[in-house]
Amino acid sequence: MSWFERRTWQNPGWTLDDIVAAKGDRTVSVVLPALDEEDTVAEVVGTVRPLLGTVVDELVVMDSGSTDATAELAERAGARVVHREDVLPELPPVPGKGEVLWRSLAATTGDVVVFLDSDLVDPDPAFVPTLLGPLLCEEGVHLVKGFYRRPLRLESSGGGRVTELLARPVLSALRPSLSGLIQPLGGEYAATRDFLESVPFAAGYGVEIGLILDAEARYGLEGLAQVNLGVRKHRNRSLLQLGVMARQILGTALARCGIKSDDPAQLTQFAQVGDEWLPEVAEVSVSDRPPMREVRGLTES
Ligand SMILES: O=c1ccn([C@@H]2O[C@H](COP(=O)(O)OP(=O)(O)O)[C@@H](O)[C@H]2O)c(=O)[nH]1
Ligand SMILES: O=C(O)[C@@H](COP(=O)(O)O)O[C@H]1O[C@H](CO)[C@@H](O)[C@H](O)[C@H]1O
Repeated sequence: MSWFERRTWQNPGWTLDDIVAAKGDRTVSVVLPALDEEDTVAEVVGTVRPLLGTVVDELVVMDSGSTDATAELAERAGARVVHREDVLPELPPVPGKGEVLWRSLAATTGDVVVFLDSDLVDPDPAFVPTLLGPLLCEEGVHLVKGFYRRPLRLESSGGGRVTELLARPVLSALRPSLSGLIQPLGGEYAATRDFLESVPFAAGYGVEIGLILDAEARYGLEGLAQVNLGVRKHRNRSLLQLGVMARQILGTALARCGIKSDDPAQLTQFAQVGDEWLPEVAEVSVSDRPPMREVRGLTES
């Protein structure tokens, strides 16, 4: 039987009672990274809040420098809001999704951590218990990725553009053993704290590909699992924004595979101004934050 057959749940059936029973005395933190997500964060929080006290022990929205009403709406919906500058204050924050996921490790205590994006549209309350299933009910699992149909704007599929155009080809070239992951970049995943605190976090959008590469390097493929979450709709960014994201993902993938590349990277994109096409050069950081275990050791000494 292949890894795909052993570690893929196409029709997960864990009930909340199953999860609570399997959880035992282990604790679960749910973390939502949020940058200017006032339109959607409250609904995502609302799908997790009913699980507090049973499946979930803490629900945190990590504010990533929002300038809108994200923090206020998240708190009103029932989450504890942590501003990135308020955790590890001795380390000035850098921009990026991975930065706040990394800092969340210092702001939470759960033995298991579940990450959900805050820009989800119509999120399913089953996301969290389903992601926890393999971690709590199976042996040797340290990272569980969600997979789903991914609508793109008004189309019923077509989402996951960086996944299909960059992540899958890069994994095929550099780490084909991970080719069985259906959504390697998905923002809905769960992992053990032991794993998360032992590896670096790419501070930008490379965080997801960095974590799957590090999980396989540390535990082998058996340490990873994936669960069907049905459908995942979210705010879809522009192609140019995804170009910058893709460059961060590529930089992290190359680094984890021992291939050096510029940091920061220079990415030239083009915009039409009148009848001309002019270059716009962006400086793209591909840096990592060190394993939290090392940082804790430093800050607590
Ligand atoms: O600097 C950042 C960039 C993104 N995010 C959050 O990370 C999640 C995924 O980001 P985004 O939606 O930009 O990525 P996409 O899903 O479009 O690939 C969302 O909850 C964002 O609010 C964040 O907290 N800080
Ligand atoms: O999967 C993808 O290709 C990108 C873009 O998705 P869409 O084309 O906007 O549906 O979205 C993911 O990538 C990011 C980088 O890993 C993650 O941080 C996001 O959570 C995830 O949505």
